[in-house]
Amino acid sequence: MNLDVRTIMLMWSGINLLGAGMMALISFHADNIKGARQWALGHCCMGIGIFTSTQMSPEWPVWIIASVPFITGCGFGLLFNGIEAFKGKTCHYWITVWIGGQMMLQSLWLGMVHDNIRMVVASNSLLVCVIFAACAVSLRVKATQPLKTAYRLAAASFSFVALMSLLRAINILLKPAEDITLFAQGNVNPVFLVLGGLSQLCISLSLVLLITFRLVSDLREQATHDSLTGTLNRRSFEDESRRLLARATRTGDAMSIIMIDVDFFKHVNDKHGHQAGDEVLRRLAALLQTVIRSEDCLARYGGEEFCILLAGTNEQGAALLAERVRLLYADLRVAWKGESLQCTLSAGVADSLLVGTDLATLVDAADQALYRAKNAGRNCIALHSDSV
Ligand SMILES: Nc1nc2c(ncn2[C@@H]2O[C@H](COP(=O)(O)OP(=O)(O)OP(=O)(O)O)[C@@H](O)[C@H]2O)c(=O)[nH]1
Repeated sequence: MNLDVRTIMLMWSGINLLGAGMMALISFHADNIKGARQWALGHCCMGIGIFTSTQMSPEWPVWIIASVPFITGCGFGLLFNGIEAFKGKTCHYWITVWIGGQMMLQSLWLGMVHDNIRMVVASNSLLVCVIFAACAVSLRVKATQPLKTAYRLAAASFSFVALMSLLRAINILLKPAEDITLFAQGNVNPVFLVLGGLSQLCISLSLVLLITFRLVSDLREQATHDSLTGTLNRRSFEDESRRLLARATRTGDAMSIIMIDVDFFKHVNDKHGHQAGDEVLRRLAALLQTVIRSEDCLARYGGEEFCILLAGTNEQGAALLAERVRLLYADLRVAWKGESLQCTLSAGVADSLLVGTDLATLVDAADQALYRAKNAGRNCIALHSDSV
């Protein structure tokens, strides 16, 4: 390929600096997304390092010559740290310093002490191969769409750069030593560098995609879920329930609703504080999550009121589940600032085969049953059919 290696590396440096600018802008505005800052700094270090290496001359002071591979290596390490941070893990910054230090030492030792450029280029290429392969492995994350696509794309781009670096190292090791200089043209060297540079562009874009899709899924989560308990909020519960009830109307399956309300909850807030009340609600939501099936629908319906839509379950089945939840909750102790809080709940149950599949009517019927459970002294359940 008739392309100058130094020019390709300048392009590679430009791609990194543009990526750094993009990531810095994102991390400035979306500071809730972890990892963007490390990626911005990593791109910046790589951009500066690669640019400086194309301009380097043997007359430069040793400390500058040594700092170029160090900065470039730190840039690679920061990409890895960014992935760790993005996944919510602790960043191990010693990895970054180690990679920078390793790259600097092998460049100085092999280049300046032994004057062996072939080994400098080959060992640095192998190091890049290992780091980018580690990034690709770290990006093998189980995620839902569209994040899954972005993870795959980023992992594929990192893998491709790793492969190009490996092939470059092998190619250099197979060549006669006298043919190798830092910017040796060779037959295939520019090919590896062009493909590697394009993959670098893919890496930058897929990291931006990862951030964008994370923002989208966070927003979706916030719009559909209750922030305190993590259950569905009332609006998405109604959307999901209408869909399930429409299907039940066609199939003739039973659908039941349980309305659950914590007894004397105001008393918990008044005596122990609002945060204690929040913890009581979180623990109830966690308990409810463990007893329902994946096809059921659980939501925080209002303040201390939860609602469960049970698919393919009639009133008797729902009553059994409600009673189980009541007993479990009565036994639950919530540890709070050295005290042990204990609450009870009341529940009302209604069945679509008896009430109909209109959501508002079904919720209203379960609410009336709940009201009767409260009037019956609380810590009990009531069935809508008992009042008919
Ligand atoms: N801690 C906390 N309290 C809440 C939240 N939402 C609503 N509440 C409180 O829940 C309490 C509900 O009180 P009430 O409607 O009188 O019900 P209760 O005290 O449970 O009495 P019964 O339902 O009749 O047994 C009120 O004090 C609300 O301020 C919340 O997110 N966190």
